[in-house]
Amino acid sequence: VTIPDAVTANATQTAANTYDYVVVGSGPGGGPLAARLAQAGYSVLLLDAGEDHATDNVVQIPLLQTSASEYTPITWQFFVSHYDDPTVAIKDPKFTWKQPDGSLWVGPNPPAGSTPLGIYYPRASTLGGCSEHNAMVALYPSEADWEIVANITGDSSWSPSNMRKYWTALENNQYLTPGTAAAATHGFGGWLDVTLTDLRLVLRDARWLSILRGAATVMGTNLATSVINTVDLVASMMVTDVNNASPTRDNTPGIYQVPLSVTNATRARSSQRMMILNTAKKYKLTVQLSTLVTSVIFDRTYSTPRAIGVRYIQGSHLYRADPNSGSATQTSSGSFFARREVILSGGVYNTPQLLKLSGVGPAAELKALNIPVVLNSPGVGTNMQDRYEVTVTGSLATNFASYDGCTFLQTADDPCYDKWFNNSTDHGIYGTNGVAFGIFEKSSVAQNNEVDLFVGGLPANFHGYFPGYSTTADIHTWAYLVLKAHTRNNAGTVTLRTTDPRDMPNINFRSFTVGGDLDLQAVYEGVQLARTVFNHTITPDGPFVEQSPGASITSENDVKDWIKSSAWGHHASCTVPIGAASDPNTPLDSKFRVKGINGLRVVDASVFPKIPDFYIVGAIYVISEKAAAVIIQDAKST
Ligand SMILES: Cc1cc2nc3c(=O)[nH]c(=O)nc-3n(C[C@H](O)[C@H](O)[C@H](O)COP(=O)(O)OP(=O)(O)OC[C@H]3O[C@@H](n4cnc5c(N)ncnc54)[C@H](O)[C@@H]3O)c2cc1C
Repeated sequence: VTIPDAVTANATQTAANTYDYVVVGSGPGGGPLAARLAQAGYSVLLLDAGEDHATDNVVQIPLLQTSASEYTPITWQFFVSHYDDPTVAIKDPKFTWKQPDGSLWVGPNPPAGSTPLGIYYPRASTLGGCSEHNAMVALYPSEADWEIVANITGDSSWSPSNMRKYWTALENNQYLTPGTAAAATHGFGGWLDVTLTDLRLVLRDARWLSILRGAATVMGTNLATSVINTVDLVASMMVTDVNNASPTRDNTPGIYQVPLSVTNATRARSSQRMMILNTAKKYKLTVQLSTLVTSVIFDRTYSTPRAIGVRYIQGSHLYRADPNSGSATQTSSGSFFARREVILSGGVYNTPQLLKLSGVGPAAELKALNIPVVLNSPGVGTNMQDRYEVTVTGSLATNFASYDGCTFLQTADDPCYDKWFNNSTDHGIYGTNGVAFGIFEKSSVAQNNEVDLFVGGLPANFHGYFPGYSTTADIHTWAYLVLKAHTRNNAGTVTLRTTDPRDMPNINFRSFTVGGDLDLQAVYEGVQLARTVFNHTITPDGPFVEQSPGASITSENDVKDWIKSSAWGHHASCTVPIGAASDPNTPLDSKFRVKGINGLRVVDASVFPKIPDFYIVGAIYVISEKAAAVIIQDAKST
């Protein structure tokens, strides 16, 4: 058929380019969903702009997670704004400029002729999406996160008691014993391996152990004995399972071990990727990579437009956030069609961009760029949210023993790599992301009596994201990451810069615009907590010397100014939110359907009305499973 649509004229449908479902994006939102639809017997085409690099060492080795996020075969480099006012924005030491010769400059006083880019925000474009470069922290969201959606939409299938089953289905827990009470709501047969940091690493490193003891002292954790010489005693300072289903879990401060999406047997990164590949071997799942979807095709002969396919261009690294895009070549272009539905899972920036390029978004913005309006949906690209994060760092005179001998793959004979790869009972430091424990705490401005601060420690010199940040790691510095969860700001937007689908959109968080003073207060309290913990840490080398914020930043005002100018986030979300059926400002209904369009859903970090939990990917995995269940149920009833 020829599609009567001005936007997408001349698209021709054939049996060969038609599937039951077309899913755009193989990240945590789209990947599990595509596999589940295929497992249910439908033919599914899963498209992703990236290539597959998951077997590359830098992607597989958990400790190299920061390098993974700057690994050019898979990275998309976005530059975002935190503030509208450029004089405020450039106070951030991470603010990045493009120099006249094309190279990047990070920080103040750029050379004359430099143009401002903004704050670096890495994404992964690859089979698996950001699952393949993220820090692998795998948390189950708080109950209130689901209640919010249930209350807004009136859809009780979002109730916490119903949502947990999706986690049980996807999890392959590797730190609890099946059949025990503690394991009751966990899954042991799912596709996501979830384990903990090997506590032998903490036990063997006097500095790391002293840090945990400092945290335990401040948090009042029971210290069984003054001599900690077994893994069990190390474990006794922490709650083992932060993903437990206790009704008081979301209100209970403490020190918790941090679950990681890592496979215990190999201590390698785990994600939905293996399920996608295994499903493609057995079911009607076609995975096509290096394919950038440029618009959705609509059949507008119905009174309600119907999404029936997508247009694409093919070639590696075509999107201009890709550092290799300058030499990228488009090899072909075309269209794919969906008998049933098109599902967009391109992530928080790309899904609203794709909707707008397809004519679904705020009418005024589309008209200004001469994009024919298929549906005026003013909420597309609004409501963007993120965390606020800063680190309090301190250095010692000597290195953490955990890193002894490690060359971080910079030499052919890296002993830490050798141990990770060859030692099946003790994979060493490369088998963790470095985050063995985290403090969960309630700030004075926490809502609903829920914990809202995470103060997680790792042996690294980490100050947030800027080009080259992953190469600045040193091995005698400890970073306490202070992360504010349940943030209030929803003033962020994703707007089109051009109509070229290869271009990045404008991304502006407008940090601290809504509820800013309250969130700032919470982050301030997190910084003070991290400092208190450092002050109670007695290492073999004496006290840590604070590097950041630094000895000169002490008054509440100064600390708050420092937070405002340097805080970052890495869980951007909520740009195509779910809302009540009657709410014109929320593009999606509770079944992930684009309101006002048939055959089109969104399933990724964009869909949340409010940013969930402390770390977001667990929530995205859960909604991917939920969406699959909802779509299969709908398909069976039609
Ligand atoms: C450095 C970093 C570390 C992180 N660490 C953690 C962590 O430890 N724990 C946690 O919970 N969260 C973490 N996150 C966040 C988390 O990984 C992401 O929020 C999550 O992966 C988002 O999932 P998604 O499905 O929405 O999109 P993505 O993971 O971004 O996947 C989208 C996919 O869609 C593809 N795509 C986009 N547009 C198109 C198009 N037009 N055509 C074809 N394909 C397209 C992309 O190539 C990509 O593969 C981290 C994020 C970053 C940046």
